[in-house]
Amino acid sequence: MGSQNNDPSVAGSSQGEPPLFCAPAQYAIAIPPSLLSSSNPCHQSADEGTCLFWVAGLSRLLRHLMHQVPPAEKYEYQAEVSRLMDLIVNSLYSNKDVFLRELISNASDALDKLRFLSVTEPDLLKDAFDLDIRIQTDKDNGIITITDTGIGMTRQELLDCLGTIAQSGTAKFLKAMKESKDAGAESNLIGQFGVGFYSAFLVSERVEVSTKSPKSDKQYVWESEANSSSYTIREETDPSKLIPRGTRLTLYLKRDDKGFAHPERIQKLVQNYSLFVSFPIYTWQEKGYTKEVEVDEDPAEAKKDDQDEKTEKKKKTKTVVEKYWDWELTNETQPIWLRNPKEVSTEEYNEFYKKTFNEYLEPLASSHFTTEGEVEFRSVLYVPSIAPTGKDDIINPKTKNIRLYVKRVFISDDFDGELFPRYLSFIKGVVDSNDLPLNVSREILQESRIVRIMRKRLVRKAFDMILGITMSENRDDYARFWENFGKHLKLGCIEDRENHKRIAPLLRFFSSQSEEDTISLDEYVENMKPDQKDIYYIASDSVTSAKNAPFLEKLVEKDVEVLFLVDPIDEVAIQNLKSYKEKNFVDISKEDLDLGDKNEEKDKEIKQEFGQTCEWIKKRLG
Ligand SMILES: Nc1ncnc2c1ncn2[C@@H]1O[C@H](COP(=O)(O)OP(=O)(O)OP(=O)(O)O)[C@@H](O)[C@H]1O
Repeated sequence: MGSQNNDPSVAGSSQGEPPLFCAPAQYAIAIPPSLLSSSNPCHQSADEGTCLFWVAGLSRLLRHLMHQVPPAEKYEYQAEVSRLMDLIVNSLYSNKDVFLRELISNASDALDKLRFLSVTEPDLLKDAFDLDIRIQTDKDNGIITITDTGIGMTRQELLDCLGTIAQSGTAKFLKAMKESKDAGAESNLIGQFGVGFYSAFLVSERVEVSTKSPKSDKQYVWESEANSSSYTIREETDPSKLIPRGTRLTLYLKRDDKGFAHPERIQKLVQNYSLFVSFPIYTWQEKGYTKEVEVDEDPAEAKKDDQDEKTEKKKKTKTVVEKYWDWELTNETQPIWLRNPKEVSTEEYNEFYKKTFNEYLEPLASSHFTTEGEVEFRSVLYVPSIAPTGKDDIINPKTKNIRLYVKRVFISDDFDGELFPRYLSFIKGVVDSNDLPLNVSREILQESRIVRIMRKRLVRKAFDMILGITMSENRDDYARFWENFGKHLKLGCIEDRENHKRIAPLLRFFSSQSEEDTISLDEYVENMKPDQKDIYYIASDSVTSAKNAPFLEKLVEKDVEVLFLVDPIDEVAIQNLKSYKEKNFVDISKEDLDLGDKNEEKDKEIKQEFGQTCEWIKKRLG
């Protein structure tokens, strides 16, 4: 920042005092040296405060006169941004609350980015050590300010981020809105994508973003109005508004939305939508404490008291409440995975899931565990209740479903491929390790023995969690799981030989004796005939065509159950499993199928031969 003083405590104007060095250094020369010299009469005689106020005012005037305040530059929004803003404002008006969640989430991302970069560049923290989010409200004027000490934005980043739509959640939202024909789908879409920064215009007529990146010497202000096709960017030159690092958003609320600027309302919204944000969120709240004050007594009353009691006179007091304003911590700063599982309710796990992964449906199951010993880590895993839409998801391991933390520092959500096999990529969760280095990279993860152990344990826990769903009181839960993620498990049969024993009991198939509901392999084995050695199956493209397969008749006659493999991946999966509980899988369409009939015929032949031999002996013996 050169010689410019950025410390707001020095600027001091928030208390209504004129700042001591209110002009940035480049303007200081505009003040005649005589005014600042010790011979200046102000310094010698006048009250110092008045003098400084005068100097500050003069410097501002001079700046103005000399046209040194950098002008605001005007830019047009990219066409998609204007469209998106229209869409947001017009379709989400009944769900305006989300604006705060979105802006807090951006602030939290900015803090995450800074914390991550500071691992290798600790100097980034030097301007402000506290990583937090502060929300202040001015209910009389309908203004909300949200300040974070995150990574901030340079001038170029302001242009790139708040005027164009990059490949962000916002872009995905726009696409989904376009595709959505369902009139009520918008509120669900918000849950899925988040609508980001532009949701500020749901409640604001004007938005100001003042931001300072550690990469830049200067602080910049982005400003725009609702329904405008343009925005401006200028340099922040008001010393009272300088921040050491990060971003301050000022929302000038629309007339009908000024109610959002009530401190209690903001507090409720934070607790409702952003309780589990991993940085402290402070809100500016009115507080009170009680104190005893002396009261002036009524003289008549005092005289009476004097007569009644000859004892020593005590002064009367009353209790009053003294009001003051202060920051109040409003969210839960202890990450859920560090808490004792016995003390976390299912509702809290579900809330954490919805907030962290932008989901609107509750998960089907969750698992919270800590592993100790050789490798230490904590994790909360979830099975979502629906599969992501999109055809490629089954083969796409890059789902950003696993958030990796090292010693509570968020590292990345890009490493799910390293922590889970791709067929389990639908599992969501957080993993926090104490044993990995903070600057962990993909290469380190791929070669790390610790990660290999973590991966094994995570997979095991994921299977335990899925097994838990099969035991759920609600039978529909597993049916729902199977419908959404059955394919993934079948892929596991092909790709993960080591876990066949865990996958196989979770598989489900239709059969010749269960055409409506799927059965498990355990149910099949229980239903096997006493002399049946193998598990029979037939592959077909539907239950109907499997039922009519020519080979089936013989087995149906004998009341032997046959699995119907009706999904193209089924047969390959079964062939990879080879057997279940020491019973081989046998395809009934194969020519050499031995149903045990061959033995029966042989038995008959032997009996016949034996009978004939007996006859012959009888005859010979007479
Ligand atoms: N408080 C902030 N500090 C630093 N950068 C920010 C802040 N708020 C927004 N940004 C920048 O502006 C970009 C656009 O924000 P926006 O909320 O529209 O999309 P997003 O955060 O990328 O996606 P989404 O909010 O849907 O996850 C962000 O990616 C980020 O680079």
